[in-house]
Formats: sequence, structure tokens, C-alpha cells
Amino acid sequence: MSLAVLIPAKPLADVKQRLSPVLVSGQRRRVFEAMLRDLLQQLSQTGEVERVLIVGGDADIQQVAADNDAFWLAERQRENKQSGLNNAVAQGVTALRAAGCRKVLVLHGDLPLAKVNEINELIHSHRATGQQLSLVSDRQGQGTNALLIDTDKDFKFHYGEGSLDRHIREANSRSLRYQSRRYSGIATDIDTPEDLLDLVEALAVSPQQAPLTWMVMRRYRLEIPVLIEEQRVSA
Ligand SMILES: Nc1nc2c(ncn2[C@@H]2O[C@H](COP(=O)(O)OP(=O)(O)OP(=O)(O)O)[C@@H](O)[C@H]2O)c(=O)[nH]1
Ligand SMILES: O=C(O)[C@H](O)COP(=O)(O)O
Repeated sequence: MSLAVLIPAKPLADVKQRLSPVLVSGQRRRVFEAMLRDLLQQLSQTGEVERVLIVGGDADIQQVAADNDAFWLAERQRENKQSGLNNAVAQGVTALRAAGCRKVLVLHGDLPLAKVNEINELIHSHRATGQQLSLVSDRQGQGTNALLIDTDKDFKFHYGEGSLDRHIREANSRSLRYQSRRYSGIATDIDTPEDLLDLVEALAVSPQQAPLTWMVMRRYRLEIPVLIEEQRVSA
């Protein structure tokens, strides 16, 4: 197998805690599930990906995987003090390597604006320039929203605050050939209420970018600016 996409996912009950000032639990679940489904829809359009694997989550996430012909792996209990995300990604890469996969693209589930042409371009540039690691940052240039790695290389994942720099340091310490690229859709992870507001504004103009996310978000779109303003005033 040449290239697989790995998407880590928490159980829906736990997702998107940072959106709790503007969305209650049921809303956060629905928004995350819709974002994940929109991302999987984009992935289904690329000819580059032979397999999609979702690691972690619950029965609902398992159902999302099944609906999209994706594989699903239960997350093992963490065995050390690493974050659950780092463990889940390492577990998925190990499983994919064992299945014969030579490259793994790690994408997060909260990237509803990631576009198929960005994903294709990332994969092409990785191959064409002989990279062993390719990184795509978030809008702040701090997080790692996409990470494409050759599975014959040892690599320790450092998701968490400032992960882009830490992944670059890890690449340097292992003398890996790497590139860091920017793509506006992949860069747009939805972490904060302000991210959600930006997303609603973008989708109001062109809902086809992430149709399922828009179907959910359109119901909440009037409340969000009011709740953000209330938070601001009370802070
Ligand atoms: N399997 C697994 N996935 C995780 C874990 N933590 C985060 N993720 C997933 O990794 C991606 C990025 O997650 P974060 O932005 O760190 O977390 P989040 O749930 O989206 O948001 P917050 O709760 O606000 O931090 C999402 O697809 C998450 O569902 C974990 O411990 N295990
Ligand atoms: O390293 C990262 O990029 C974060 O741990 C996970 O992504 P986030 O920016 O969506 O929280």
C-alpha cells in the first residue's frame, strides 16, 4: 500500500471543549461529526489515498468511518505521559506500517475547509521533491494540521502547543529531509469560538465548501456572535 490517511478522533462526548463557551455538548458533537464527514468527502475525491484510518472515538465515530469506507481502530489506553493524541497517531502509524503502507498523511478531524486539490498538491510535492516528512501548519504557524511521513523513518510525534516547531526539531534531530508548506484550507482548524465565527462567515458565502458543516452551523449562526460578545464583556 502506498499512502494512507490517518485521522485521530476523540469520542464525540469529549470533542471541541474549547468551543463550550458558544456550543453546548450536543452541538459540539454535531459540528465535529459534520466537519469530519466533510473532510472524508474531500478525501474520497483524491486518487492518491488508498486507505483512510480513523483512530479513536466511539460507536458514532465508528459509524462515520463505516459510512465512508474508512477503517477504524480502537485507541489503546495510553501507556505513558504522552498526550492521547500523540499515542493515537503513533498507534495508527504502527498499524499502517504493519499493513504495508509506505507513507501516512495525518490529518485532524476539525479541518472542514481542507480541499482535495491542497491534499493532492501536498502529496505530489512530497513525492516530487523526495521529502521524508512534510508539515502543514495552522493559521498561526504554530500547530501541525497535516503531517505526511514516510513510514520507514522513526519519528516521535509532538502534538500539543507549538507542535510545528517541535516537529521540525524532531526532523532535524533525525536528519530527515522535510518541508513545511502553507495551504489556506488545511490551515483552518476550528478550535476557538472566533474560528467558528470565521467559518460561519465563509460558509454563508460558499456553503458548498463544507456542506454538512454548514447544514449544522446555519442553525447556530445567529447565536454565535452574540455569545462571543457576551463572553468578551464578562471577561
Ligand atoms: N484518538 C484521539 N484523537 C484525539 C485526541 N485528542 C485530540 N484528538 C483528535 O485530534 C484532532 C485535533 O484535536 P484537538 O484540536 O487537539 O482537540 P479537539 O477535541 O478537536 O478540541 P479541544 O477539546 O478544544 O482541545 C481532532 O480530530 C481530535 O478529535 C486523543 O486523545 N485521541
Ligand atoms: O499540535 C497541534 O496542532 C494540536 O495539538 C492539535 O491541533 P489543534 O490546533 O486543532 O488543537
